[in-house]
Amino acid sequence: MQTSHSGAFSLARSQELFSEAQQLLPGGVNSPVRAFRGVGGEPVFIERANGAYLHDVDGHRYLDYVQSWGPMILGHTYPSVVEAVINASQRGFSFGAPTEAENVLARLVIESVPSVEMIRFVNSGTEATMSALRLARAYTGRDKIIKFSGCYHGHADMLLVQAGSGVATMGLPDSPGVPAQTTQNTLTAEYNDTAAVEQLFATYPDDIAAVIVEPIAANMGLVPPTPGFLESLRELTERHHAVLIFDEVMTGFRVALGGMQERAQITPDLTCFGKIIGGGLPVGAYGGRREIMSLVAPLGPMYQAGTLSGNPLAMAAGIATLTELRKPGQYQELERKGQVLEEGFTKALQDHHIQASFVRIGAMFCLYFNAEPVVNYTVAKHSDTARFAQYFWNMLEHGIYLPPSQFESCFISLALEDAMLEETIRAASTCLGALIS
Ligand SMILES: N[C@H](C=O)CCC(=O)O
Repeated sequence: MQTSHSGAFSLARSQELFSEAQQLLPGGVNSPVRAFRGVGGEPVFIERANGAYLHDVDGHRYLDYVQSWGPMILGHTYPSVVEAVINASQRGFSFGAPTEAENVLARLVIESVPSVEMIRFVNSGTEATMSALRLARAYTGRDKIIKFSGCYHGHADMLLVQAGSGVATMGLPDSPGVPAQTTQNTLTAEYNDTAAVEQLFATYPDDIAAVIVEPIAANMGLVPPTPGFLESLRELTERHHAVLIFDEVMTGFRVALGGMQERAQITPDLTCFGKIIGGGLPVGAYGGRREIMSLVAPLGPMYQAGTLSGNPLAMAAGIATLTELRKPGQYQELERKGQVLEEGFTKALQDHHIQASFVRIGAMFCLYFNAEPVVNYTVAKHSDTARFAQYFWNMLEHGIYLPPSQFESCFISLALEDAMLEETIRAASTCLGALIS
């Protein structure tokens, strides 16, 4: 239990609810990162949210930089999204049959992300990556895959190998319960290490079905690809007839309308989506080249299904969200907000002589308490998580809600007004200045 709360800042009701939750839910939560283990404390229970703010059950209001781990790019309860979901819910929650809304959302994604010629909606990012890998294996007739240490692609067995996010936060090597046979075809390389990937292809020239990568690694903090890294993955996969999968569950519609592939000008074969395309409702998707997607059942033999896939409420929220994001100037505005925060945090770090680095790409950022530039998981793991925890709790008391782990990314929403950004920078300066070394 963390101890840095001042007397005035009480989380008594959250603590009460967490005690009860621990009797009912493993660890008191339905996803490990919510338990605040990464900052040595107990979670804040949320009552409601609107715009840039979260409101907890003890009456505190926070500027939200978690945004439900990414989806809420417009801010919470955005009017056109709420209206779309209400309207859809009045027509029925789920039919297990096709709807026009699936065509509309599919078209919005396909028009925004040129590498996607066909798409299949599922219910989560985990389902998206799992299915994309099955498809890549079906397409190539090969079994092995390459993933990168510290990247997290959901919790499917074969991908819980040197995974980031909650696995990194809890310091787990991997997960018990995953049979060794399930991961024997999962090869790993260090992020940003082209030579390691070349070596794997040299060792298994005809066996690698796919390389799956977060084009910006956002589950070990925030690690941008070094220049040439993504290009080398494209070149190597092409040369070895393997499938290149971009996991854009976080970066899709976040760092540009066309995701990181638009920024990097790289065309993957398959892309995984989630988060923003569901506007805060459970959704995922995988899509890509028509030739590969044509293998998906019932068009082809690669089986993948889902009772709630393409759920009408999720489709409605996604359509309303993407419609807003496609309006001119939205990504420029996110970039401007990001720049304001970057300048403010950088100055605060300099003013207080703190050894930390502020990393940002578009509307994603991370403050690493690390003396070295973080380029991969090995370096990320050297970050000072105790300092991060102090900073986290101080920021919380100052009304700023950050991801409760050094190994997660912060998200900027369009709902953050200039005065709120200034408030965040003031809080950061105070909290960084108060850090005890
Ligand atoms: N980094 C994870 C997904 O994006 C955090 C969310 C979770 O695991 O619940």
